[in-house]
Amino acid sequence: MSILNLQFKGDHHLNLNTIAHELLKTYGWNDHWENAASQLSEKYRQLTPARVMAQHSHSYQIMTPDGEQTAVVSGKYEFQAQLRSDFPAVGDWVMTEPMPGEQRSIIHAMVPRRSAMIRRAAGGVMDDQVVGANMDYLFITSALNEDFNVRRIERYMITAWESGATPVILLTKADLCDEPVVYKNEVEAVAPGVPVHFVSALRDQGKEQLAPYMRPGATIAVTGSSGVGKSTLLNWLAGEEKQHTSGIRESDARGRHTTTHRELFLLPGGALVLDTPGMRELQLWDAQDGWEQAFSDIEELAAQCRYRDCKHNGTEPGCAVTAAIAEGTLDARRFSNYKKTERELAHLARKERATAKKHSKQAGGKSAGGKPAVAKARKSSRDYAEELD
Ligand SMILES: Nc1nc2c(ncn2[C@@H]2O[C@H](COP(=O)(O)OP(=O)(O)OP(=O)(O)O)[C@@H](O)[C@H]2O)c(=O)[nH]1
Ligand SMILES: [Zn+2]
Repeated sequence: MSILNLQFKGDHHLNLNTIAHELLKTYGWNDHWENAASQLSEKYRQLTPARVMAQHSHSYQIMTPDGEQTAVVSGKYEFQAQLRSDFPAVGDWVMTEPMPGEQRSIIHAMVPRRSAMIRRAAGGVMDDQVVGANMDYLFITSALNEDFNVRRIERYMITAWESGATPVILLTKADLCDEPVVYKNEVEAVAPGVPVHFVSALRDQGKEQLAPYMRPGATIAVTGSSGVGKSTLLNWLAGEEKQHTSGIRESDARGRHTTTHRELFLLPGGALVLDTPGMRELQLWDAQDGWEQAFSDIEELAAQCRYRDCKHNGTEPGCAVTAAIAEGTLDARRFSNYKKTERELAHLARKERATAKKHSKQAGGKSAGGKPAVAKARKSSRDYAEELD
């Protein structure tokens, strides 16, 4: 074990102003995480915090106060994990124990996530996969060319709201478009309150608008369809050719150069980019996936509530949803995401009805069509809109 290790093991959680913590801070450690870690049970909060940099099939790459290490979860962790999503994912903060004399650590606990991008598995909640955790911002990219599709942006929005990360819409390849403002208006209509920015990596335009999100220690993820320019955008933001497929050269705590596979990158300006394959190919709200499908577990529970118009707010008698949360079979956070999505959809539905009304006045009552999944989700959200009106 190194001197550094001895020195920091045990007291780092008491003293934030150590060199060790500077390294963790670089990777996003802050008061929130300090506080969250301090609320873990006694045996876990004593341990060394670290951030998951990459996930392999049987191990993790983590950033510890002492530099980068390989890690595995403890036998107890593995035994207690019930869902695939209970295991650490890229971006997670974990509490670890260094193995004496080795560049390896054991992960004993996970600090509760602030946000998580989840890929719903066909097999149900057991197999749901976390493709990225603890992102502060999700950049939703769409190119300003013939691929532009506002419905797709809308589906990404639902995904973003569900994740807990703050969505930011980037309209890429702005150089290919003569009238970007038209598109911006269209996007703003389906994403109320969400910032929309034009960027052109090719012309080096729009970078300054992204500065507020790219602050040191902030974690961003980029999603969007294939070919919208995500890699180009990341290289542009990094200001250099980022070799993220082959790993990057970076000094570890001992000044050595290491080349490792990374899925969480530090940009020269201090922001972190979370770039995993799952994040890139996020297509949760395409065709066959609908809102009810994503939350089918909750829909099924709701169908068992005593009252058909049950709001599941914890006070109604015979509420199956409240009971499931109390029993622990339904995650309270998942339910709150459901409510959030429901509100967002209700908002979209109200907007759509207002637009439809306007259109029907103009064009004699023909409503605009949508892809099946969106139409389906809308149908249920319309009911909620009715309730809320
Ligand atoms: N005109 C124009 N073309 C761009 C711009 N940014 C990227 N492109 C081009 O768009 C194509 C796709 O860019 P990528 O960065 O590979 O797209 P991607 O989203 O990473 O694609 P995947 O790797 O499939 O997810 C390339 O030919 C880029 O040169 C831009 O700002 N303007
Ligand atoms: Zn209920």
